[in-house]
Amino acid sequence: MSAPQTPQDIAREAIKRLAARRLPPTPDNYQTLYHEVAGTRPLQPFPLQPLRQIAQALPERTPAQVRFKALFQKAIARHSWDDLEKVLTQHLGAAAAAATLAPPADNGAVTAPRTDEPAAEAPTAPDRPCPALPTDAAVHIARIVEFALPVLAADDPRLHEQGQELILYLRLPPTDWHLPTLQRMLGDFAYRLSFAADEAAGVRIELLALLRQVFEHIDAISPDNPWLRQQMQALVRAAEPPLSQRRLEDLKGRLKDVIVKQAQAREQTLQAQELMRQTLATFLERLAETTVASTQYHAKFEACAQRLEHAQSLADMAPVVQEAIQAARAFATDTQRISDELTDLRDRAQRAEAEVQRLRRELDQMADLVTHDLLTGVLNRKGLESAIDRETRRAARTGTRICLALLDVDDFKQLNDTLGHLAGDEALRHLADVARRSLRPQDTIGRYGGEEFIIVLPDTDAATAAQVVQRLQRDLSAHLFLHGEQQRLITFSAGVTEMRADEPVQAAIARADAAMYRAKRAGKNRVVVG
Ligand SMILES: Nc1nc2c(ncn2[C@@H]2O[C@H](COP(=O)(O)OP(=O)(O)OP(=O)(O)O)[C@@H](O)[C@H]2O)c(=O)[nH]1
Repeated sequence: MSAPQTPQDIAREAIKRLAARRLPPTPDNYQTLYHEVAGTRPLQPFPLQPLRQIAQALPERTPAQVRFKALFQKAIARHSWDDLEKVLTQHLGAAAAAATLAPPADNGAVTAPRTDEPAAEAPTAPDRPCPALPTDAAVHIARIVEFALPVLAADDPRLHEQGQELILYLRLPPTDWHLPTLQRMLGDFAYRLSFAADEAAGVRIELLALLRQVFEHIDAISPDNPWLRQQMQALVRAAEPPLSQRRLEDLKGRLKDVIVKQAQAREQTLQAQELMRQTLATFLERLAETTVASTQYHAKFEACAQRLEHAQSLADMAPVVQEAIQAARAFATDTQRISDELTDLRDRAQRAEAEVQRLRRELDQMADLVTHDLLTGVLNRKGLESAIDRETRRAARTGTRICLALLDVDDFKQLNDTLGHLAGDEALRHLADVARRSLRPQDTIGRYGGEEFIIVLPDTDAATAAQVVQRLQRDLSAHLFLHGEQQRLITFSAGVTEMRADEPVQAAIARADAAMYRAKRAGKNRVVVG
């Protein structure tokens, strides 16, 4: 028989041999026979159980030991010999380095590695000056620890305490330093700090995820409110990591918009509903009354007419006529009453309508609080004003430059005329979307009006600002605006200017505007620094 070639042949032959040798059909027996048939070497199974037992037995008395044990367990869980090798060599390397740094014991023998020992078991040899750490480095380390504490140790008193001790130690005169002690303190602090940093990063990610979930849910439950849906989708996008203070400020502004608009929509709906309910109810009531009354009077007049038909004399007719006149009077009075009530109802409806109008005007004023443009989702003029104000104050505080770029879409009128106003709106949205993706996280874009946008570029000189805007132009060329089947290149001309200290914002905008016009005159689709 020829040697089995395919994996199926090998498997079949392995099973035959299992049966022939009357071996129990366990995975191990099958695997051994498979390799025997194939002529391959059986892979050594990863000794999970014994390694887990070793991991269990590892000590956890010191932070370094805890960390080593965790990494060891992680490598086992991954079935990775490479990771195990790395963990062991790193750990043993660190221990050896600590052993060489540790001062000799009284009997002159080299002490055992100390990095794994708890603080209380630190070397007991007399302190000696620490020659290895330059004073400058110590100053910087102390400052780093000082900056890290409020951020990462706010919820961890032990970390805070360790940090303070470390700062105090680092600020001692260098002659008082003892390298192993300092190393131990730094190691302990770094170890605990790593947990605090992991925790803080985890909290941020979880919070953002939570926020996104809230936005997604609001989005899902407002299918009949396109504006709110649009805002919620923008919020979901804005809540994507990475998080920065600017992103949070943007989120806050957008949320405020949503809250204002929501209140607006709710109030107006409630008012309109109430008015409609009242009017409809009273109208139906009155309609029923008129119908009943006219039916009653109709029967009465019918009866009078019949009696008149059968009357033999004038004397017989007189009371019937009298009765008919009374009925007619009563009908007229009833009709008048109903008519008065309907007039009253109309007056009330007019008053309610006026109230709704007043409310709408009031809410329109409230809408001035809105900071984002409804069409494009970027900041509106008001939002831009506060963003520029915030960034100029930040620039003054940090002594950095700040640039403004004013963008005006080229030949927009022609685009509107050829594709229609709605397509023009879509084109503006497209530009805002591309800009959001193209700009740096610290840059802010807002719609200044019509087809004009302003970009605020903090901590940027004019040349760099021009490069940022030119990159946006390239990105727009790479992402053509799609209208149905048609692709259109949207271009803009831009003026860039650096804000001068203490100048009014309008002066900088006017300069950017003048530069933008120079760009238009020079042939459009270009950036001019002014
Ligand atoms: N679709 C749409 N059009 C707008 C909006 N705001 C302003 N426009 C139009 O934008 C056009 C701007 O036209 P112009 O100021 O003549 O400028 P242009 O055609 O872009 O020409 P250049 O600036 O010289 O390149 C006007 O027709 C406005 O009606 C908007 O929100 N949506």
